Amino acid sequence: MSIVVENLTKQYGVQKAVNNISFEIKTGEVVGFLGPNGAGKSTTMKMITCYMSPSAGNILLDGISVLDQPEEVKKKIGYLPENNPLYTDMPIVEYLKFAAEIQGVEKTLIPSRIAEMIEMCGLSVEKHKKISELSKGYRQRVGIAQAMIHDPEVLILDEPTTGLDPNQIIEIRKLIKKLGKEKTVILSSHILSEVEATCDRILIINRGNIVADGSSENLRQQAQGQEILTVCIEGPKQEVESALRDLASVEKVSVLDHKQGFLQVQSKPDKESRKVIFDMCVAKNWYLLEMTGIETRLEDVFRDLTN
Ligand SMILES: Nc1ncnc2c1ncn2[C@@H]1O[C@H](COP(=O)(O)OP(=O)(O)OP(=O)(O)O)[C@@H](O)[C@H]1O
Repeated sequence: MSIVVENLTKQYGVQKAVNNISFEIKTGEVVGFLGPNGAGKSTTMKMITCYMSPSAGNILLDGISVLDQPEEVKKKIGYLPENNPLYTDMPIVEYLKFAAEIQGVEKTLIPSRIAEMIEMCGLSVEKHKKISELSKGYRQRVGIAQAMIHDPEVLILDEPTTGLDPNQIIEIRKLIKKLGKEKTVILSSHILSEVEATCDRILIINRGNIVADGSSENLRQQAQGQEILTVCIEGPKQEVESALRDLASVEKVSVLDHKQGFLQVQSKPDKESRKVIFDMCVAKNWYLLEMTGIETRLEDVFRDLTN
């Protein structure tokens, strides 16, 4: 199921929480909304799920508009809201039955849907318990199970791992990955490793605007601009340095560690130097002991874009 967001805006009083954003999500993509607190992630999700109406713009799910047919859209979406509101007095099975009825699941299918959700979300061991007796990680699983009970094509998860311990985070990530094989998934987080671990594509949102869109690899590359390499070549030091400087693709050579012979080589914009450095060493009969690229960290990209 594709999602098309067209010039979406949400205004709270004078504040534009979401500012004229447009993007498309294809069937089967797992997309992460990444942004600092207050960026507009939850507001965007609430508009996609028809929980809130846009001030301007439109959202289409396989061509169905949230403005014209919100009830149709809701049937196709499963939603885990930010604070995962659950009826804590209810036992898990009762709660899932209630969620299924609300979502209009056909009565005869409800028991089998509940059984499937309990199995899929790893709730079997705890299924006899009341929600109030569950750990936070298991409550989150119940939240995901209720979001999936009507077998929606799109799953929207607002900060699904917030407040969980590291083991629970890994479990929930595994579950999201599993669900992502069949569904279109959008999840939000302000934690970079979170979206990197689970999503094929990342939309970075800042102050209501989309400031970057791509895979983590793409975003790194876009930010990288110029290739920077660390090299260590066994050969006459001065000669090695000046030979590197003479390479057409090289902009700058600096000494990192004189004793060990580590140098930093910065290529000119859009140029690559790895192969020519290798060829140079072969031609000069020098040993290339090390050559590694300096990875732009996604944290740096995120900080640059949202600061
Ligand atoms: N109901 C509301 N009324 C007024 N302002 C609101 C309302 N909901 C959100 N906002 C404001 O809109 C902006 C975006 O909020 P939103 O909750 O969408 O951000 P977010 O990216 O989900 O943040 P967080 O990561 O902290 O959950 C914030 O400045 C917030 O204070």
